[in-house]
Amino acid sequence: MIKAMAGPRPVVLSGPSGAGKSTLAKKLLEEYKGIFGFSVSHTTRNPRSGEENGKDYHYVTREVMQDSIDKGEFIESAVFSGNMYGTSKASVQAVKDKNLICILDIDMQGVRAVKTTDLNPIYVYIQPPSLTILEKRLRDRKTESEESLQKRLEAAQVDMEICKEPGIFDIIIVNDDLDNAYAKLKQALIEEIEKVQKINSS
Ligand SMILES: Nc1nc2c(ncn2[C@@H]2O[C@H](COP(=O)(O)OP(=O)(O)O)[C@@H](O)[C@H]2O)c(=O)[nH]1
Ligand SMILES: Nc1ncnc2c1ncn2[C@@H]1O[C@H](COP(=O)(O)OP(=O)(O)O)[C@@H](O)[C@H]1O
Repeated sequence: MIKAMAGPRPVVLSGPSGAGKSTLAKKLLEEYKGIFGFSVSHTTRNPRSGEENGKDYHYVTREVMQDSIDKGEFIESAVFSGNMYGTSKASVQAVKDKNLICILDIDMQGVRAVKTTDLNPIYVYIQPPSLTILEKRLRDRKTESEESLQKRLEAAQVDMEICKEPGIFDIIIVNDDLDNAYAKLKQALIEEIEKVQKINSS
């Protein structure tokens, strides 16, 4: 019996808001064009300046999002800091169709939900050096209101405890120096990267 060839394993990036997940994901997508693809989530939060609909997120209303969830169009969805977020089946499929390594930037609820699926990703936790540094980075990013910032810091404290549970994450990367953290991330994904590079060159 001929088995369909399994595509590359996806990569889940999780960790507190402000830990550096999007920064690291962007570096991978930039350095490895044609190797990685981003799973564009849906969200009900407002776009930040510089964010693009369909690229960073699909920005939708609660009604539209709930309707899609009810129709079974999502792999997982969660409420984070008062907004809905979710990974649609179509978003992951679009990346898989191109034989790219799918990057999912999702919160801890998403991680738990993905664990019940057959996605079989590599689970990476991005850890800030400390809560104090996380707060500074979030403030310097200038994207959050004080209320939103406080909610994110509260969620961060919970996350940073949960991530210690054995078996949830394959690797925990402390994002102190960015270049260092990025090197560790690449190292963790090298097998999958080389798999795709081989397929592409054959
Ligand atoms: N479960 C789940 N979480 C998501 C999804 N998309 C984004 N998130 C998470 O939602 C949280 C907030 O994301 P965002 O509003 O972009 O803020 P940021 O992480 O501070 O840039 C982060 O922890 C993301 O990882 C998704 O599709 N599903
Ligand atoms: N290693 C680092 N050192 C200093 N600042 C960083 C580092 N990594 C990320 N940042 C900055 O911290 C902020 C949060 O990073 P971001 O990638 O938006 O986090 P996340 O996607 O996890 O919420 C951004 O302004 C980013 O430029």
